[in-house]
Amino acid sequence: MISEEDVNKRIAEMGAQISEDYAGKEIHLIAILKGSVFFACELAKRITIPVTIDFMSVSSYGNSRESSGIVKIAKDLDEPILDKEVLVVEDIIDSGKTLNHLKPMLESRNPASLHLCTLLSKPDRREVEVPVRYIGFEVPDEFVVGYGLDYAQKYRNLPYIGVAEEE
Ligand SMILES: O=P(O)(O)OC[C@H]1O[C@H](OP(=O)(O)OP(=O)(O)O)[C@H](O)[C@@H]1O
Ligand code: HPA
Repeated sequence: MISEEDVNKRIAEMGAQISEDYAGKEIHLIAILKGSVFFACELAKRITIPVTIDFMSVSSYGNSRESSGIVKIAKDLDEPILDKEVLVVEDIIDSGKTLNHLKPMLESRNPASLHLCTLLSKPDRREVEVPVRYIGFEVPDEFVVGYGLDYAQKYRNLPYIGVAEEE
């Protein structure tokens, strides 16, 4: 669906935009495991202001194609986010349930600011609205894999975004 070249080009643009928007500040990336790790690493390399990074593991999909709606926190952050400029990094926003749950929880820890950044957004699937500051690509309602996105844990390593065919 999206070539390796196009994904990398867009991530470079997002990194430049973020560096400009946060000029003179430090940014603290929170990557949501596991999917967003590939995107977060590439994005961090394209940001020219000081960057720190932490990880959190939240799962709602298990091994299926549908969100269970139950967001489970399997691993919390290592560091406090008090007074930090936080950017939560996701690989995809689908129903919006994961970030809808996560955002207020992180905001209650009083960061200086908290915004959301996602490589992909599937607007047709949205069930709850979440304000997203940076979106790489809007994609149609198909189950996508690659660049960190999995189907039953596979295909995360593809360097492009593809569509998982029905079995
Ligand atoms: O907007 P939503 O419908 O909530 O979907 C988005 C969430 O689903 C995926 O995570 P998943 O639970 O598949 O975990 P993974 O990143 O480990 O694959 C993705 O990384 C987001 O966290
Ligand atoms: O389209 C998708 N692909 C992989 N993981 C996902 N999690 C939500 N939507 C998707």
